[in-house]
Amino acid sequence: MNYDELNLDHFMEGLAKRNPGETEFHQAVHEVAASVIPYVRDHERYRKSRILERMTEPDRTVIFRVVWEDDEGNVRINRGYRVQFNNAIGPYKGGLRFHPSVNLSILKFLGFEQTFKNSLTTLPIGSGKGGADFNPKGKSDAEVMRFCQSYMTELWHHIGANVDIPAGDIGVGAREISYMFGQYKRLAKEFTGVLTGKALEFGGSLIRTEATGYGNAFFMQEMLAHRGDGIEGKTCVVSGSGNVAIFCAEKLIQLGGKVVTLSDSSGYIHDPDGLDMEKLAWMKDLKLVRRGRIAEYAEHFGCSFHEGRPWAVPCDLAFPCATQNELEEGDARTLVSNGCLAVSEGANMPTTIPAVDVLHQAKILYGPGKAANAGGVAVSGLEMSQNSQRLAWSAVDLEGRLQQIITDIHRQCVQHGQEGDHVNYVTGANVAGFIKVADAMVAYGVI
Ligand SMILES: NC(=O)C1=CN([C@@H]2O[C@H](COP(=O)(O)OP(=O)(O)OC[C@H]3O[C@@H](n4cnc5c(N)ncnc54)[C@H](OP(=O)(O)O)[C@@H]3O)[C@@H](O)[C@H]2O)C=CC1
Ligand SMILES: O=C(O)CCC(=O)C(=O)O
Repeated sequence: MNYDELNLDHFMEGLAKRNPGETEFHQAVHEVAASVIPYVRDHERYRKSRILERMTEPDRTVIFRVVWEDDEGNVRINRGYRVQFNNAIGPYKGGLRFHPSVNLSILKFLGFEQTFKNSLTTLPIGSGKGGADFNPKGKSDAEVMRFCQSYMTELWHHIGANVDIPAGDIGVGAREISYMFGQYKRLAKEFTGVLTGKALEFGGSLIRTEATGYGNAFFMQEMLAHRGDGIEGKTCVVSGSGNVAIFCAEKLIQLGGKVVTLSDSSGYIHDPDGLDMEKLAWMKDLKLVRRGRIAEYAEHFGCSFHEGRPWAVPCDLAFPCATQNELEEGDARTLVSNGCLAVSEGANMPTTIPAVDVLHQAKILYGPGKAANAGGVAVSGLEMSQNSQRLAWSAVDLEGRLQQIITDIHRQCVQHGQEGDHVNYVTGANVAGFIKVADAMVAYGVI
């Protein structure tokens, strides 16, 4: 290939050939390459050293067998992964996902996105992602514990406080992190900040649980403020009812928004009066403690439950906070025709490429996940700093730092994404995230 003729079609053809069938990974790379290639073409040092090609190849991928015993004594087998994507600007950092849909394509898309997200946080953290095709739903605590211990029995060889620091993602919350941290500590015979999202009793950080959702609400606030608007009085549609969705809803309510939906994989509740803190506390108990189904909220509070996704509910602001590709082209058209002003992604890649095109054409504010949900990993970075210092910072201090980081991310997006009177946050986030990692890779030479 002639490096001077780098173009999107050739680039994607090569990527698809090297990574056959990895559709989610192709999608994530396509979105980045479309906005970064024009920038790379203008900068010979990136073009000549083939930085974008190097960035789309993980440093390494570990795939392993995870064997455990269920409560009936049956031997169960799952597949575990860790994709160490890029450590140019810091140790590998990114969550673990336990979900039956987990495969290499999904983890590579997530690890790749993490490269740009972690760079945007302004903190020294590289990128990784991992997990397993294990389904925690319906499993007893003892089964989850045995699975986590078995998973960590292999993973611990590959991670370390200065090497690779995993955290939570779908299906991995405080319970799973605790089981994994306990097993790491036992195997490594050391107490270090090797995971983030830990409980406060053993090195966790205040605000980490809330950080992704709060950060997403703050990012929406930044986008609206840039247009002289705010969240107060706006009707908000939120999907998901896990860690990200619940704390996004909490911050939206605190900022004066009216949150009328939440969802899970069975459907969504529509509460036209809006959730208040009391209803949200009930929802937290249902979804995060009792691990129940969301329809129970509708029964309890006398509102409606519907199968499917919530995007047809009229709203001013939309927050996809469940999973990838949950907002498709038709949904985007519905949001536009209902007068939606802005979309801010708590989930990773929840909006398909055709849906993003619809939002851009309508000039709706659109905050991509790698910018809008970076608050979670940012506070994970702050958890690492506290662990290194052997100190614990206050909630007020941490929330202030989180807000400042989100403001900085928004500023970087505007700096690189301004197009006439509109900010293209996709271009802004991709180019700004790319530059820092690319400069580090160029500085290291050909490695
Ligand atoms: N946790 C974090 O700090 C961060 C998370 N993210 C991203 O945010 C998103 C949500 O993560 P998180 O809240 O932590 O995960 P949780 O496991 O806490 O919650 C996931 C939520 O999404 C729903 N969901 C999962 N898969 C599907 C599906 N295929 N279709 C419909 N609904 C689904 C779940 O429903 P059900 O209960 O029925 O399974 C649940 O309500 C993910 O995209 C994750 O990558 C991004 C940055 C950081
Ligand atoms: O906190 C972390 O390290 C990871 C968060 C994460 O997985 C993500 O940003 O998608």
